[in-house]
Amino acid sequence: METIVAPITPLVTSAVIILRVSGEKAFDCVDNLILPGGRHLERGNIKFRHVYTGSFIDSDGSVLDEVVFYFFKSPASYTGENVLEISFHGNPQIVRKALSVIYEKGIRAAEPGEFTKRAFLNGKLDLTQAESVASLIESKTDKGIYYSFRQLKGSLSKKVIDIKNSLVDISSVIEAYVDFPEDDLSDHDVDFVTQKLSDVLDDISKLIESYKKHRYQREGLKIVIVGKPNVGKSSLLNSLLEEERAIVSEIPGTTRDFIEEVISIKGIPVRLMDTAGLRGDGDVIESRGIEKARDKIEDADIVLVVIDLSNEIDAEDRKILEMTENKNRIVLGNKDDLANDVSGSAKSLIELSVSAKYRTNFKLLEDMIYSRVCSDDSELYAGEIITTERHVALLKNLYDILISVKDKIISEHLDLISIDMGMALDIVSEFTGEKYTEEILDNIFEKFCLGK
Ligand SMILES: Nc1nc2c(c(=O)[nH]1)N(C=O)[C@@H](CNc1ccc(C(=O)N[C@@H](CCC(=O)O)C(=O)O)cc1)CN2
Ligand SMILES: Nc1nc2c(ncn2[C@@H]2O[C@H](COP(=O)(O)OP(=O)(O)OP(=O)(O)O)[C@@H](O)[C@H]2O)c(=O)[nH]1
Ligand SMILES: [Mg+2]
Repeated sequence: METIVAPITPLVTSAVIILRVSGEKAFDCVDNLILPGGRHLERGNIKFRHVYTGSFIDSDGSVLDEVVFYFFKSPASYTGENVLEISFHGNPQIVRKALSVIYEKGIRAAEPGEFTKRAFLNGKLDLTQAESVASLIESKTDKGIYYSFRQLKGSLSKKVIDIKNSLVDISSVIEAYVDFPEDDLSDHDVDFVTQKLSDVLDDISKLIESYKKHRYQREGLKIVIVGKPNVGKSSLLNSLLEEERAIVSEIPGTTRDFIEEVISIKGIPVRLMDTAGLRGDGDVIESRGIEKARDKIEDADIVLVVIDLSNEIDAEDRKILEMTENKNRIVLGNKDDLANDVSGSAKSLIELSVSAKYRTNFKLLEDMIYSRVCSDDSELYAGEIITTERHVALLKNLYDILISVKDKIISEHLDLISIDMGMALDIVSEFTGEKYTEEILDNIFEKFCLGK
């Protein structure tokens, strides 16, 4: 395999920029690395995992930079190959020159994800572990980081291997009969296979479910604020944002369009959207606004329905409550500081009273939002979670095949079951990367950043 090089830090003005060289020719770079006092480091004398300081020499023999560098010897490195990392002063121009010196040695620029791809190809990481490296970097929440890190340590691979072992157990029972087509499955074997299948199907559906449940950790939450004009939607956005972002006024109809800002609620990134006040009077322009708002409501993870406590709940409020009935919503009574005694039936609809103006009960509001998406978290926390589209697709595929196996057990189509089980085992191998195609690898690693 060719030797590759890339910055493993951003190539921008910064404190330091680090280059990583991986492959057989990595140590050829010692020619350009001079130790303090002008001593040359001999290839044969390299101390691995030892931090050196010295100078990086340009092609014309002049000193390009003072650097820190260290070597890893194959296979004890990130990629499993010989690796050299050189840490430069953080001037991109210096590092670009250094790169061109390194290219002259027949070392080429790495593609995005190529180091981790090599770690996979060299058996340092399986495919789920390699994929977790990308999710670890991209995770936006503490829990996201926790799960990605667990996956990097092989937790998901272990789970998949458990599933594989169950499938192998099922297969061996089936295969024993396939050679004797005149025999029927014994009751005992039918029970065994059916039970095992149910257990595996249960595990798989939990994994698929975990992908949906934890979507907010990967992508953040979408929250949309709706309500009649003038109830304090924009004030609520501003107060949650702790910034005067949206224009607030006592004139109903102040907000004319959608305003979106990102906030953090207990470590979860939230895309919070303010909308124009919804009016139910059938006006053409307003009803177009309602159509648009309906889309936003449909798209949201949580809808905050704002009701003005300084006024009685009216037909317009009720219409908005109706529109959001089937959504994961929180009905907020705003302007608690001006609250009249709201009549009984209306009061029962309101889940939390706040004052956007004085930020009262905001802590409770954040808790309520959080618990709407994290309610059954404790149960999942112990299990594995799925974080990539690829894994969900494989699991759904696996699920469908195993369901059809279950049906075929009843009708005893053993030869067909045997084919299905072969397919099921192939899917499992794709998971960990025991079986892979260039296309699968390209799909995974092209999404990585350069240097990873
Ligand atoms: N400078 C630097 N920092 C980094 C990385 C890196 O490659 N370079 N990493 C990369 O993204 C992460 C650390 N991951 C690493 C994983 C394995 C090995 C490694 O050398 N593994 C060998 C030896 C294990 C041992 O004996 O300690 C191995 O697995 O055989 C190095 C880094 C985060 N920080
Ligand atoms: N006393 C009090 N006034 C509030 C509170 N929240 C908002 N207001 C006032 O209510 C008026 C309307 O607030 P906005 O935030 O502009 O209301 P809105 O729902 O965005 O209105 P539109 O954009 O017109 O739909 C402003 O005068 C705010 O100062 C509150 O909690 N208490
Ligand atoms: Mg507004």
